Amino acid sequence: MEIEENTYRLCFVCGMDNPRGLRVSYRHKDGETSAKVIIEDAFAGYPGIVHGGIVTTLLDETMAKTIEHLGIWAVTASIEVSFRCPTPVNTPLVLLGRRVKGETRLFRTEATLCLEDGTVLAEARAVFVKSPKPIADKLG
Ligand SMILES: CCCCCCCCCC(=O)SCCNC(=O)CCNC(=O)[C@H](O)C(C)(C)COP(=O)(O)OP(=O)(O)OC[C@H]1O[C@@H](n2cnc3c(N)ncnc32)[C@H](O)[C@@H]1OP(=O)(O)O
Repeated sequence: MEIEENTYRLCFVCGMDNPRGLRVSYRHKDGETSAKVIIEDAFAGYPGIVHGGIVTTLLDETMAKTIEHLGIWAVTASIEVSFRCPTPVNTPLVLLGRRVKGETRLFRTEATLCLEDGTVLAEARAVFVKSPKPIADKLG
């Protein structure tokens, strides 16, 4: 079954009301989180290549969404990113996230950014820590 996600409408990545944001729409299916995205050249670092900070942001968000979909509000405590290939601007990309391991407070996740043909552009691993305060209360 495919389920639509929760969102914070001003989130830089997923907020549909953020005029400066990336407006990524996520889906959750069979324990995985996914999204399709095209990053325009306003987010390049080197010519034609998406800035690594933006790639990291996309991977971070994808993992956060994976955790959030479980009803757990958590923040990124640590993140490690491997940039395998330059990420092209103005090109369809695929984000995939999954929870690797979760205990009561710490959650380990992984995410990948690929081309539509499956070529891996970047991979991330992160540790999320459950928020002591209910983040959801602050969402508009
Ligand atoms: C619907 C809308 C969805 C929108 C999604 C948006 C997603 C955005 C995702 C993000 O980018 S969140 C923003 C970036 N992250 C932060 O701002 C987090 C800032 N850091 C903190 O708030 C605190 O440092 C943190 C909550 C992560 C930990 O503070 P604590 O005071 O709870 O730490 P504590 O020392 O008690 O450690 C608790 C556990 O976490 C572990 N831990 C803490 N920092 C860690 C770290 N950096 N790496 C790995 N583990 C860590 C620590 O070892 C320990 O494990 P154990 O319980 O097993 O002992």
